[in-house]
Amino acid sequence: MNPVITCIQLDIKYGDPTVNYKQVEEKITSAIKSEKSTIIVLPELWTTGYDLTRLDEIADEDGKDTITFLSQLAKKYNIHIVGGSVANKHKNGVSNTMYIINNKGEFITEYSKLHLFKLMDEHHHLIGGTEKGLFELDGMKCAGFICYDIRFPEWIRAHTSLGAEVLFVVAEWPLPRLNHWKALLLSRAIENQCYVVACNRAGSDPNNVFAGHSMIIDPWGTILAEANEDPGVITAKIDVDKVKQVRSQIPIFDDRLPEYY
Ligand SMILES: NC(=O)CCC(=O)C(=O)O
Repeated sequence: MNPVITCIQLDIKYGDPTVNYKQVEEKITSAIKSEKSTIIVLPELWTTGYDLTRLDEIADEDGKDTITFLSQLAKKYNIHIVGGSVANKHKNGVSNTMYIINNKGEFITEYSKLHLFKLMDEHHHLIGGTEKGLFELDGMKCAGFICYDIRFPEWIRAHTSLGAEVLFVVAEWPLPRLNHWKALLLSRAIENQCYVVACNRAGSDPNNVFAGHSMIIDPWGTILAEANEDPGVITAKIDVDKVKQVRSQIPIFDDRLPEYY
């Protein structure tokens, strides 16, 4: 069955997990009815936004509340959830962590943002991850990335050279760099001949106006769905066989010459 993927482009309430849990539950419930989604994707730091100076108070202890919350929704609606990311407080500090939950409500894996974004002060408040973000959903080889990560093509290639076919990107990407967002996502899809599912946030916080423009792009670089700057959802049905087709039409993975790079 071809997955139907919905990105929820949320206007995150700054520093207020209670409000954000409530609005995510409402948005998922309504997307299930209107979009018939099988996979839901949320944006970056959706419980707190970039309220980094209050993380001690509002970060989620080992992601426990987030995992419980997403598991219940995943099971109730029989959906996989690529759970954006949340501020995850653990014994070594706070990470910007994505949780993947399957449609039985089971925790699959987590990925913590590798590249911290200094322009938004992440390096003062967060610690970077160390592990790759590979996982499988319904037999599809997937990988998770968080916002600034998309500026590092070598990090993305480290996943696609291990077989990733669908890249999930979750973000809080500001409006002044909207042209970078679109060009980088299209480039990552075309150069890796894979699906890119990118969920950004909408709205603003005390320091930034965000770009929206969540996008779902196929392995040929065709945009299947794109949001505008407002809160909302986008949905597309994907066919993972298209990855193999494009990779056999222009076989860049066979033609690479890493000994020269
Ligand atoms: N939240 C982020 O990582 C933002 C990255 C960003 O804005 C960029 O230009 O890169």
